[in-house]
Amino acid sequence: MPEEKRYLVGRRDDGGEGLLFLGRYLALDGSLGAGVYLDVLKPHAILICGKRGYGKSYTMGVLIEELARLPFKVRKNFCAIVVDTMGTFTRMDKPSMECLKEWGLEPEAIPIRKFAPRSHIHSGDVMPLEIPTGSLSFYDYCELLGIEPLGEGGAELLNAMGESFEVEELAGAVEASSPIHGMLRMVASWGLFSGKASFDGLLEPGSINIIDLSGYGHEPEVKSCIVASLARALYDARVEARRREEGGREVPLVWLFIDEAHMFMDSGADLRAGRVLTNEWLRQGRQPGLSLVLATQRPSALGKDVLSQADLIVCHRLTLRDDVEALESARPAYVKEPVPDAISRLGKERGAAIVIDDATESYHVIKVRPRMSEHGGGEPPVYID
Ligand SMILES: Nc1ncnc2c1ncn2[C@@H]1O[C@H](COP(=O)(O)OP(=O)(O)OP(=O)(O)O)[C@@H](O)[C@H]1O
Repeated sequence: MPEEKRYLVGRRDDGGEGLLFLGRYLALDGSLGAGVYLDVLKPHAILICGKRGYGKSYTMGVLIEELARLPFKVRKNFCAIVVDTMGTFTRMDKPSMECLKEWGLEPEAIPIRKFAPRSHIHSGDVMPLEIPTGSLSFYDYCELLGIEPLGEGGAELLNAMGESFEVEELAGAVEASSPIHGMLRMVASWGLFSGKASFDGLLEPGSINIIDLSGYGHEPEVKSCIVASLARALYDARVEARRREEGGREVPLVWLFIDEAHMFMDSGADLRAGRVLTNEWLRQGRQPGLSLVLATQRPSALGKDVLSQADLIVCHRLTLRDDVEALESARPAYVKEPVPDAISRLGKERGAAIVIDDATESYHVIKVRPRMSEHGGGEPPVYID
C-alpha cells in the first residue's frame, strides 16, 4: 500500500519521530486531504487565535492529547504544563476506554495529572499546587496586593520584607493597623504560598500537568502572580540544567500551554506574568528548550512581540477588524495572500484554521482533527421541559 502523504510544520525535514498529528488539509469544497503534523523535537512559540467558539481550546486539547500519546522514549524528554483558567482541560486525565485504545495506553500509564490551589480542591485525584515564596519578587507581591512599588504601601512592604518572603511572617512584620496587614493575612489564609514548596513535582519527565486556576475567575492579579512565578521558576530550572546537561536530560524540556492568554499578556494591562512570558519565554526560550503555546480570542491585545516571535500561528475564524489587521501587519513575506482573504476561505467551519509556519515558510488551510478525549469547552445545553 502506498504511504499516506503528509506535511510537516515546525520542522524542515520529514523525519519520523516526535510528530504531533494536528489535522488534515481542508480543500475549498470541504474535503479533507493529507495529514498535517507538527514537530515536537525543537522548541516552538505557537499562537492559536480565533473568534469565540471556533476551536482554540479544542485545538490546544489536540496538542495536549498528541503529547500524551507520544512514545515514552520521546515524551520523557518533555513535560507539559497547562495553565487552565476556565477548567476546560480538567477532564482529560480520565479518558474513556475508547480514547485509551486510540492513545495506545493502559489506564495506569496515562501521563496526565491535575493540580489546583489547596482551597479549590474538591476531589481526591487533584494534587495541591503550592507556590514557593522564594520564587516571588517584591514586585510580584506588589501586584498581588494591588500596591504601588514606589508608593507608601510599597515602602512599608519593602521594610517588612528583610530576609523573609513568607506571607505569614510578612503579615506579622507590618503594623496591624496597616491595610497591607489585612491583605497579607487574607493571602496567607489561601494556603497557596509556602516557603517549603517547590515546582520540582511538576517537572516529572513525560508528565502532562493541568493546573486548574478556574477558582480564581475574578482575580487576575492572583492568576498573574501564579503564572509569573511558575514561568520564571521553570525558565531558571532549564537555564541552570542546560549548563550541566551533557548527553542526558536533567530537567525535562518544558511545553507551557496558556489558554485565554490575553488575561496575562494584554499589552495594556502590563501584568507581571505577561512580562515573564514575553521576555523569558518568547524572546529567550529557544536555547533553554522552552516551548510556549498561547491561545487567545484577541491577538491584537497581545502586543507585537507575540505575533513577531511566534514561529507557528494557528488562526481559526476571526472577524474583529483589529485582530485581522494585527495578523495582517505581522504577515510574513512568504504568505502571499492577504490575511483577510485567507481567513475568508475558512468560512464558518469550527476547527478550520490557517497554519502559518516559519520553519517551512509556508501556510496551509487545515481542519484540526477530532478530539479523542472529552472537550470541556463546549457550550452548556439549555434544558426546556
Ligand atoms: N476541530 C474541531 N472539530 C470538530 N469540532 C470542533 C473543532 N474545533 C472546535 N469544535 C467545536 O467547537 C466548539 C467550540 O470550540 P472551543 O471550545 O475550542 O472554542 P474556543 O475558540 O476556545 O472558544 P472560547 O474563546 O469561547 O473559549 C467545541 O465545543 C466543538 O464542538
